[in-house]
Amino acid sequence: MPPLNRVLRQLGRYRRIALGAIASLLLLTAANAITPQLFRWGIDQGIAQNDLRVVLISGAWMVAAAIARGLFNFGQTFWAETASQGVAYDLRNQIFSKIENLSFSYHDRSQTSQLLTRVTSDIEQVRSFIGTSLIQVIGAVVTLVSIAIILLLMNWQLALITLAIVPLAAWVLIRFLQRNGDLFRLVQEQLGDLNAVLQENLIGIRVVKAFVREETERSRYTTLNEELISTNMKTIRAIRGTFPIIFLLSNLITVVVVGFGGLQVIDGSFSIGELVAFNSYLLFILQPILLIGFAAPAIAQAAASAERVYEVVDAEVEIRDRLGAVNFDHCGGRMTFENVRFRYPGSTTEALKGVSFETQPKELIAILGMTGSGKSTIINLIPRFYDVSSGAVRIDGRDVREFSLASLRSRIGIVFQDTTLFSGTIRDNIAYAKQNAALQDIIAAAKTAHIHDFVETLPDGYDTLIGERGVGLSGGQKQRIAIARTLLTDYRILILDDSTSAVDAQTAAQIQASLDDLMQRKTCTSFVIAQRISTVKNADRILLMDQGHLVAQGSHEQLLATSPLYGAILESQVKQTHPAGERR
Ligand SMILES: Nc1ncnc2c1ncn2[C@@H]1O[C@H](COP(=O)(O)OP(=O)(O)OP(=O)(O)O)[C@@H](O)[C@H]1O
Repeated sequence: MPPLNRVLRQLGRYRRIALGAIASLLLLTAANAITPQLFRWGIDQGIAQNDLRVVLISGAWMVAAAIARGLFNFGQTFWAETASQGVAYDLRNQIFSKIENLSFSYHDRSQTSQLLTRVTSDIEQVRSFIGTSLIQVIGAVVTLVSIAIILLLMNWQLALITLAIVPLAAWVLIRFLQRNGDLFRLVQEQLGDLNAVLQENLIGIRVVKAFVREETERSRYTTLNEELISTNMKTIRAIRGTFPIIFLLSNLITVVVVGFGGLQVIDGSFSIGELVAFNSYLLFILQPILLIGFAAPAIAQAAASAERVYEVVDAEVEIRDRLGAVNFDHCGGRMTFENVRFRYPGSTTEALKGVSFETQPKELIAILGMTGSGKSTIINLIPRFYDVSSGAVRIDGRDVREFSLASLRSRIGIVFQDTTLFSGTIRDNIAYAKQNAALQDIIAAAKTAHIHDFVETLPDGYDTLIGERGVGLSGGQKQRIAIARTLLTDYRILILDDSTSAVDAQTAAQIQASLDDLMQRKTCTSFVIAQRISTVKNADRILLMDQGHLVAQGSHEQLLATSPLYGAILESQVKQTHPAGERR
């Protein structure tokens, strides 16, 4: 379905408001159409007949018509704007909830700034189409048709000459739209690219300054800005190049009406009042054509924008609940990877090349391997951030794809490599997944994550506000808040992806000790991407990854004895600290 038709269907929810706008519009058109007739009556029956009473009455009616026009104009624009706000509100919500549901693979492929532009600028284009252009065009068409009928009834010969302008102007406009549709789409895309640089710079301003790249970044932005302005200028040239043609046509028509109509008045077949009225109607023929002309580029722009908005709304959610998905409410702790192969969308090589292993209940599994060997990928497949390309991931014999996503993910506690905190208080952040958590539970989680003592030193304690990305906290403090946030959930499987990398060795060991205790009590299986020797030694089993293959598995001692690669990785990658808090 063409995107603008779809926008019109969405308008269906605001049917009554839209009908109010259309009713006002029809009344406005009637008030407009009646005014020249009042002129004609005032001139022919009043002025020409020296009848002051008719002049005064026609004058009074003209005032009434003017007031009515003001009122109906207000109703038309007010209701059209109200409906347009409603549609924009719905679209924003639709696109936002879609963005929340889209799989990781979609977000891997799409640029954040393009998504932002779609939610903001593109939706605004669609809104202004409904609020302004659409009602203008409907009004213009209704006016054109009704005035054309009146003109034909008044003087068909003169009317036919006048109306010849309509197909000519329509042809000019259609040609304009056909030529420039792509240009409007390009403007929105370039705006997205420009926003991408802005966004990267806002997020990475520290890196820019540290590497003294301000000048380079400025010129990168300026180049894109220049490209945008040059495309914008092309659209302006296209618009401005079209209107003079329509103006010229309209002026020629006025000359013809005055000339031909004047002759008929001299003949006596047309009265002066009728010529004045006819001439006044000309304005109502030319004005709609110009309005359609003005609205045409905005409509082309809105069509391009609506297409971009619906592209996101219609994007396929690759990872979703299967029909008859079951709840994941019990975990026995037997996690099986069955000849798992996985390739990231768009990537040419497999990140996992036939990985098979099975965990025992309550096992703590450490995953070790060189950078890029596939450690995080293994972990991504358990909560179904991605689905396997072939093979299967099973929990207690059941394929993870059979569980409902919400139940699966809410039973898996993950602490990610990169810490993202949200704006709000420390308490809000720890209770992110469990908003009604009691303060004592929040404090208990914070104590396990070894952040409680620090929070206590802050003047506002747990009510301390932190910036959108936790600015004001150190990397290690952020990481510990993220650990507390995960610990507060109802997880049964715990996954720690390099989660204490920014914490000093001693605190990391203390956190690890508390976590070990929790893992014993609360989880059925735990996975840790190993960065420290203490983690590796604590693990019940170590999975050794190399270039997407699981090359060895066993305990620290077993692997030391059998795998030269294991020794080499320990040597080169793992932090060889033995702090006091280490348990085993
Ligand atoms: N979103 C993605 N899209 C495409 N390829 C990816 C993506 N994420 C990872 N890869 C690729 O998959 C391979 C495995 O990556 P993975 O993140 O699992 O490695 P890792 O062992 O966790 O590395 P590190 O220790 O550096 O975190 C790498 O070659 C990487 O380039």
